[in-house]
This record gives sequence, C-alpha cells and structure tokens, in this order.
Amino acid sequence: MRSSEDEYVFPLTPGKFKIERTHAINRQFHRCTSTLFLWALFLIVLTAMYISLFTSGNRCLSSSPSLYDSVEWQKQVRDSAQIRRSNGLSVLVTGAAGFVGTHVSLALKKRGDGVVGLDNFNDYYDPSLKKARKNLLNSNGIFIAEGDINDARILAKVFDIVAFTHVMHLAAQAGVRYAIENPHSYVHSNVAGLVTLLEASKSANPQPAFVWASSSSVYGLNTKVPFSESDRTDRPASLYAATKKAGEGITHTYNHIYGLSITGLRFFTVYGPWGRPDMAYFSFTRNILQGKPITVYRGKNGVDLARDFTYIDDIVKGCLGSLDTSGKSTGSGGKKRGPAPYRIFNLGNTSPVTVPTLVSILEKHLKAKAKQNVVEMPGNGDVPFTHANISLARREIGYKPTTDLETGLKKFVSWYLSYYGYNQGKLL
Ligand SMILES: O=C(O)[C@H]1O[C@H](OP(=O)(O)OP(=O)(O)OC[C@H]2O[C@@H](n3ccc(=O)[nH]c3=O)[C@H](O)[C@@H]2O)[C@H](O)[C@@H](O)[C@@H]1O
Repeated sequence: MRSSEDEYVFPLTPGKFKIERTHAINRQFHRCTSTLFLWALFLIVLTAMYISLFTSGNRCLSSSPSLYDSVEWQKQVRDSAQIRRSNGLSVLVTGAAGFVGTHVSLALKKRGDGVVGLDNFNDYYDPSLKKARKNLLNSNGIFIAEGDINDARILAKVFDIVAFTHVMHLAAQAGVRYAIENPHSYVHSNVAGLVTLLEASKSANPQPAFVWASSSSVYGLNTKVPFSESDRTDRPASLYAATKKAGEGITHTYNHIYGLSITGLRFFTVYGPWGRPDMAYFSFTRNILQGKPITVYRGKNGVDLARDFTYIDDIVKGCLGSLDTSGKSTGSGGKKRGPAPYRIFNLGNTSPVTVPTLVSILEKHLKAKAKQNVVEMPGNGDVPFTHANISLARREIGYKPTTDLETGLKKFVSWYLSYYGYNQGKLL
C-alpha cells in the first residue's frame, strides 16, 4: 500500500522525477531524523523526570544516606537512647512527633528511659504542629530521626546503633473518615509500614518487645457494649479499622513464627493538649473560636453519637504499663526460641459521652457558643458509639483512667489558647 507521502511526490514529468524523488528522500530523511530526535528528547526528559522523582521520593521516605551514615547523626541516636535509671528501658518510638508519640516519649524520658524517635513528618495535618512537638522533644533530650517506617535502611541503621529493649509503634495513618479520600495511605503505613518495622524488629539481636497502637474502631458494627477484647472484630466499618484489624493479625504471625513479644493497644478516641487537628474536639474548638460553623453528626432516628473519649495522660500510663509488663521476645537471629506473650488491651475511659455533650463542654470552657449544623452521619466509616471494657487492662497492666471529659477538655482548651496565642490577645 502506498503512503500519502508517495502520492504527494509522484512526478508529473519524467525529468522532474529525479529531483522530486531526491527532495522527497531528503524530506523523508529529515522527517525520520527529527522524529528520532524528538523520541530521544522525550526519552531523556522521561528518564530525568524518573530520576528526579525517585530521588525526591527517597528523600521523603528516608534521610539521605550521607545524613544517617554521619558520625554526628549516629551520636545523636546513641545519646538519645542512653538509659539513666537502673533496669530502665531503651525504646524506639515510631510516630514520635505525633500526638500520642510525643507524650509517651516525654514520659519515658522523664523517668530515665532511653528514647529514640522516628517520624516521617507527613502533611496529613499541619506539619508545623509536628515540628513544634519535635522541638519540645529535642529540648528534653530526645532525638527524632526523620524517616519512614517503610524505609528498611533507616530501621536497620537505628537497630544497628542501639540494642532497643522495646519498640513503641505509634506511627500510623490515623483518622477514620479520611480513608475514603486516600485509601492507599492506610495500606502504606498501617500494613506495609508495619510489616517493614516487624521485619526489622524480628531480625534485631536482641529482639525488642513490640507494643503498638491498634484502635477501638476494630469493634466496627458490634452492638454489644461495653466492647471486650474477646468480642468479634470481623465487621470493620472503615478501611482504617480494617488496616488496624489486619495489624492485629500480622503482629500475631510475628509472635507465632519469630517469638516477638506483642502487645496491641486498642485506643478509644484519645484527646488532649498537643492533639490532632483532624479530630472533632480539636476542629470544633478552632471553629467555635473563629465563629465558624461546626458539623455535628447524628445517628439514625436522631440518636446522638457517642465516644468513650480517653484523656492522653491515661493513655500514656497505659502505654508505659504495657511496656513494663510486656515480657521478653524469645527469638534471636530471626529464629524463635520459645513462646512469647501476645496481648491485646482496650485503653478507654469506660464512660461514653455524646457528641452534643462534647460540644457543650467546649462551649463552656471557651465561653463561646457553637454554630451547629446537625446532619445525619454520612456512611463514610463512622460508628455510632464506642464503649470500652477495661477490666483486662486493669488486671494485667494496672491501667486505671482518672480524667473525665470535663476535666480533660479544660486542660486541652487551656493548651489550645496558649499554643495559638489567644492568651496574649493576638487572635481575639
Ligand atoms: O478510637 C479510635 O479508634 C479512633 O478515634 C478517633 O476516631 P473518632 O472516634 O471517629 O474521633 P473523631 O474524628 O474525633 O470523632 C468523634 C466523634 O465526633 C463526630 N464528628 C466528627 C467530625 C465532625 O465534623 N463532626 C462530628 O460530629 C464523629 O462522628 C464521632 O462520633 C481517631 O480519629 C482515630 O484515629 C482512632 O483510631
């Protein structure tokens, strides 16, 4: 078949044919070389983009090799891990610049344990709050390595420098409803990241005991209250809950195969100073102070939603109690030497409070009225209520929450006003 190009150069006279033909060949040659050139250019640009993406991706996932291979970086890790009490622990805290991670790190350091933090400082919520928490930790002698739990290299490095007795794993993609928007971030952090961290932990010598944050959301659509650890957890209402439930199964296999001591903590809606801006009590406070409306979800048939809101100091006590009673991992060199503990505890407050009551407590402490839009709870992963049975945690780790929502929110509001400068009259 002839191409349209051939038709275009077909000569009208034999004499003209050679010239036309030569021109045609020249034109074709030029076309070919310019097409080749364009393709080559395209490939070069593509390669350059790939290399730049790859290296910037690596920068996000891990510190550059030159940074954590440096003597200075390693010294900071070593110093931070120093134990300053007899029989003290040496703990790797993941998600150390997060809400619970910050408080747990400070409490461990305060009693003389060694603490090394790890955090990727992602922008799920305002990273400046995470930086402020980091500064707080730094000023208390706690170093936070900047890296992701999916980065096996940085994990191998910190385990190489420090013989951790414990891992307190709090890094996660949190938030129940955000899973609709960004499902893969949950799999990335709560499943893939967890496995990478467990791999590093089971290969470490000595193996650390592993305590980690599961979630009350694993109880999903259960209706029997209060929720007990032995209740079914096979009906998650959100992908977030499903990844936390997956984590419970995954940690079980590392306990079974490698002898890692595992404690999973099912946190119930933790709140308090230095909290997470994506949570209701925090965003309600911000909006009330700014005179903006808040959206209050309501269950079917106008039933108020309720949560077993748990104050951060109580959670910290539960975390430390879990670390102290974790029992040893039994494996070494990645091999199990005997059975190790596998535990799961509810860490809640045992007194659920409705969301409208949460709002009225905030109004009281903020001395301002909320503009409320009450809407039916959208089907985006929320559950209507949570309520913890904490008798197992009480018995096994001495867990005993002491802060009611009224008292805890007062402390939160006082921190909020001071942190955001309201007390200095800057923003009022
Ligand atoms: O305990 C848990 O397992 C979970 O607790 C919280 O999840 P959630 O209880 O949904 O906390 P909030 O997002 O602060 O919501 C609290 C209540 O306020 C309601 N809400 C939330 C946001 C909003 O704009 N309006 C509203 O009425 C929610 O429906 C819920 O009943 C955390 O965000 C999760 O990371 C954690 O794992």
